[in-house]
Amino acid sequence: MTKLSVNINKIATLRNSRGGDMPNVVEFAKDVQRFGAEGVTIHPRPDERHIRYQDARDLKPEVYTEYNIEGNPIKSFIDLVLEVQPTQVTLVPDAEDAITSNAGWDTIKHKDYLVDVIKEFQQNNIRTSIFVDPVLSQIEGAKETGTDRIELYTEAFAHQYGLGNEDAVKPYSECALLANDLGLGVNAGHDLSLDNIEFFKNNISGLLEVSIGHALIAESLYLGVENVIQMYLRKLK
Ligand SMILES: CC(=O)[C@@H](O)[C@H](O)COP(=O)(O)O
Ligand SMILES: NCC(=O)COP(=O)(O)O
Repeated sequence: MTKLSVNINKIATLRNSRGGDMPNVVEFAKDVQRFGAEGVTIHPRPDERHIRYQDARDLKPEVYTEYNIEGNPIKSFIDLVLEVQPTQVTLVPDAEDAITSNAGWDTIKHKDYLVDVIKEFQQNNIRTSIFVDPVLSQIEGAKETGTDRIELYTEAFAHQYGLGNEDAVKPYSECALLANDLGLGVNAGHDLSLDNIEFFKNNISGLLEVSIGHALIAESLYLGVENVIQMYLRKLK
C-alpha cells in the first residue's frame, strides 16, 4: 500500500506572500489528514522562503499520521529535526539558492558524510530516507550509507511522461527492484501529479510513500483539496 504524504510547502508560500497567517499551515495539515492523507511533508529551506523552522515545531503535535521533514542536512536543519523528532527525515542535496530540489545525492562520493548523518538520526529513532536519481549505482551506494529508505527523484519521469514518453519510467522500475532486493524502502517524489501518479505507481515495485505538493495544491485550486486527496488515494490503491 503506497502512502500519500502531502507536501504543504506551497501553503506556506501563500501565507508568507501577505505577511499574515492565512492560510494557516497547521490547520491545513490537520485538514489534509482529515481528508485521508497518510502523511504530511515539509521542506524547510535555509532561507525559510515558505516553511519556517517554527512551522516544523508547531506541526509536530498536530501530525498524527507520518511526519516527514525534508532538507539539506546543514547543522541548523539537523538540530531542528532532532528537536522535532518527525517520523522520517529525507535528506536532499539541494543548494541554498536552488529554486527547488533539482538532483539526488551522489551516494558514492558522499558516502562517509551520509553514513554519519544517517546514523545520528537513526540513533534518535528517526527513519531516514535519501533523495536519489534513478541510477542503479546510486542505489547500491545508498545501501552502503545505511539509510532505511530512498526517495526516487521523479522530475525526469514526470517531464518525459508529460511528453508522452512512457519508457521514462523504466529506470525507476529497475531501481525500485534493486532497492527492494537490497532491503531499502522505496519512496518517491517531485512533480508527481494526478496525470502521472497511477502509471508511475503501477510500474514501481514496493512503493511505500509518495510525497506530493506542488501539483496537488495547484489541482486543488480547481477541484478542491478534499476531492483531490481522494482522487490521489483512489489512484494509489
Ligand atoms: C525534495 C523535493 O522534491 C520536495 O521535497 C521539495 O520540497 C520541493 O521543494 P519546493 O516546494 O521548495 O519546490
Ligand atoms: N519529496 C517531494 C515532495 O515532497 C513534493 O514535491 P512536489 O510535489 O512539490 O514537486
